[in-house]
Amino acid sequence: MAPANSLSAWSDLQAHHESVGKTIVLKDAFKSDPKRFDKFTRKVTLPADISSGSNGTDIIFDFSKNLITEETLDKLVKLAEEAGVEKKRDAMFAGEKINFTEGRAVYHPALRNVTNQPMKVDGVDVMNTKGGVNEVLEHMRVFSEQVRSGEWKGYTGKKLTTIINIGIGGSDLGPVMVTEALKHYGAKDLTLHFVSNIDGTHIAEALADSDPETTLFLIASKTFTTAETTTNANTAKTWFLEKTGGKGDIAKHFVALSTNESEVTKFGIDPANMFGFESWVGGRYSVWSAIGLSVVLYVGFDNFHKFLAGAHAMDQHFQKAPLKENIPVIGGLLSVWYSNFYGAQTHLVAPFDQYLHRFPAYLQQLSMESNGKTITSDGTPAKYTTGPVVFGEPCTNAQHSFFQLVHQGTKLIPSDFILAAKSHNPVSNNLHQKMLASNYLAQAEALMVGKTAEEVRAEGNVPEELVPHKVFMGNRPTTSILVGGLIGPAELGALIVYYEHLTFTEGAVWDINSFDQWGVELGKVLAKKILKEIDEEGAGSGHDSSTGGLLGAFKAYGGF
Ligand SMILES: O=P(O)(O)OC[C@H]1O[C@H](O)[C@H](O)[C@@H](O)[C@@H]1O
Repeated sequence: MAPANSLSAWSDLQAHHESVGKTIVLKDAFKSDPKRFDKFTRKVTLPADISSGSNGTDIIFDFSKNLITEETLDKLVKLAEEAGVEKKRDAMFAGEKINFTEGRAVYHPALRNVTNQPMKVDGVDVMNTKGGVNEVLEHMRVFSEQVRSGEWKGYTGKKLTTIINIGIGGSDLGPVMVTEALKHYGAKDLTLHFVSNIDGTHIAEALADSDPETTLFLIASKTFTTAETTTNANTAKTWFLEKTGGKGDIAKHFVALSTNESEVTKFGIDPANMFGFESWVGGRYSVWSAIGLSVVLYVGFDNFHKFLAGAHAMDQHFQKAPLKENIPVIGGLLSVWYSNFYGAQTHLVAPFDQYLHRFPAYLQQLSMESNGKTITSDGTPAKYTTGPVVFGEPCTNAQHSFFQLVHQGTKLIPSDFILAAKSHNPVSNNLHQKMLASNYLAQAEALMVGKTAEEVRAEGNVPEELVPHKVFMGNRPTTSILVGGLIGPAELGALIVYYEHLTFTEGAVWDINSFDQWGVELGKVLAKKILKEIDEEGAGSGHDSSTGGLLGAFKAYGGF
């Protein structure tokens, strides 16, 4: 594919940005077009049998508070066409090796293919082959039901009531985020810990809270070679064997979620207690795979299945909807519009939902590990900016911390606000929910309409020298996502997949490989070398004076 800036739609958008984009005033656009909301709002509906609402759940994506006209959207769609977004999407769903730097298919949609469409990689039916998607799912169902019912017992015959998932990156962020998001559905008699950091505090605190007789360890690692995970897993194993005086049965207390059977076996886990998946599942897309076992244990298999089904519904929308109606495509194109034509460097995602408090952290890996790339498909550097810095926190908290900059700072920060119409906790007769919703609506409105100097003065009693400080420029774009009911497993699945395919669309336009992550390697290699040097005499070799100086100081102060 060609670099994005060589496409004719790109130059067309540049001209369009000069003539229209730069001058669009959103509040005026709403005044002059009463149908603007309808024109730029898109909806998916999750069917009743999977959704949390008895009549199905609508999820509304209101793109109308973005700096676009109908012409802009047409031109962005043209860009997607010229960049081959549909072709690339179809290649992904056909199991082609679109992860071209690793020679792999990108096939995580198969993991949530609950309608059993034929899906093949290298001619192999990945759904029904031995060890394939359906077989692993069935293993997850049986195992989770045994653990949840107490039929699966620890080495002294007790029910397992503590689950410690040891994993990092995609083997941690998805399970953490989803179990938090679906806490309402979680088994109340289960305690979950997620240990990811190599900082010994993380595993030590989890173990301090746990009883070896009732603890189940899930060692979650696609490669089973990640230093943090293998080190934490070994520490857990040593703790378990010490605490049980060597009587503890690893087979009853340790399972592996991985693609690497030989490393799993070397660690001492019986392959019968391994839940596998394939190399075509990228780490950041793996919560749908065996890596999601902690989710299944916590919320139960039926809920996990709904989670997959909600994701599948969004996959189908992405596959079938024409580009102009295609919700993740529009989201991705807007990101391109702001990044490449307005110079925006960031993207804020603020869920107005406490259960979604880890959603922005999850999206950081999804987006930034996928599209934090410079090199395009022909091996040359992109001459345009690529993946934005994604950040966020739940609201209303974020409003009381960094929203100052979003409202009055010098940077353009395209923002997504997410709200569910219904709360799982309608306490105080829904007072909290109404206040939450009023903030969700008010923030997007305030960012758009702003406040002029005249309006500040009209409030009265404002000293003239304070007027400029109280002005809000407004015209700051937001996308409002409204879940027309509760956020249950299916709704959550659909929301995640919206962002997955938004990220896909961005990468497809930018002509980069969204599916490798070479950028995490260099630091890993250097850390290995330095780890050795900590145990050797001196302050290492071949380092710059800063690294060498700090290494020496660390050894001296730390007594190493
Ligand atoms: O699941 P693992 O093989 O242990 O990998 C865990 C994580 O570490 C790596 O460094 C990658 O950057 C991530 O994409 C991956 O999710």
